[in-house]
Amino acid sequence: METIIFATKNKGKIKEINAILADMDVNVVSMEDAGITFDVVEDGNTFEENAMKKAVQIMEISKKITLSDDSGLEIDYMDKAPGIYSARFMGEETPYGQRFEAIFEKLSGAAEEQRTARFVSCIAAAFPDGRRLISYDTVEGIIGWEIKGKNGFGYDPIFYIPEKGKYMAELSPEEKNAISHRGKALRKMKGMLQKELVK
Ligand SMILES: O=P(O)(O)OP(=O)(O)OP(=O)(O)OC[C@H]1O[C@@H](n2cnc3c(O)ncnc32)[C@H](O)[C@@H]1O
Ligand SMILES: [Mg+2]
Repeated sequence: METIIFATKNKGKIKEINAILADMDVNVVSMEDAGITFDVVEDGNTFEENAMKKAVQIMEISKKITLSDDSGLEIDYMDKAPGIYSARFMGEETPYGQRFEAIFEKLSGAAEEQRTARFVSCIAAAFPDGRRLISYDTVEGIIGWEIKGKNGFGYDPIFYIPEKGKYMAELSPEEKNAISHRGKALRKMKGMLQKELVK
């Protein structure tokens, strides 16, 4: 069975990715489990550039097909910040609670229709033989007015999804994967990968 490395150090992503790829006929291994600790410098200007850089650099170390995810939260009222800088917004070590308060403060004058936001996920695949794949998807929502829910990770507790009447962090893992940026982008990638793996 083909081993595929997933180039991420984010435990929240790993859980979601394992669930989404569980039905694939491949052995998905995290970077940590593959013994790779290399830090990819995320200096691209887009989610696509950063995702491809992570996949290619870890593929070069592992010599195996490598997948990666570069993702983030775009808040329209903040000119799409934090965007590609979501992990580092206000500093990588800054607790999310502090980041939420700062975002609420920045949006304090924003009415509901001005609070639109989206999570973005870009999934890249790099094969040792040079093949490259990329997929991108989003989930739309609004920045809420309170911190709600215990599930998920990152900015999930302030991301309200009107269609669900819930914050992202209130969704079960299955519900989140069904609608999320990462769920959608990764299912597209799964389809593309399955075609490549039989070549
Ligand atoms: O680079 P890797 O090792 O994969 O892990 P990371 O956490 O640094 O990942 P990114 O560079 O892609 O930054 C994505 C950030 O965007 C946020 N984010 C992405 N997906 C999210 C989700 O599903 N729910 C909440 N926040 C999310 C969260 O702050 C992440 O740390
Ligand atoms: Mg990162």
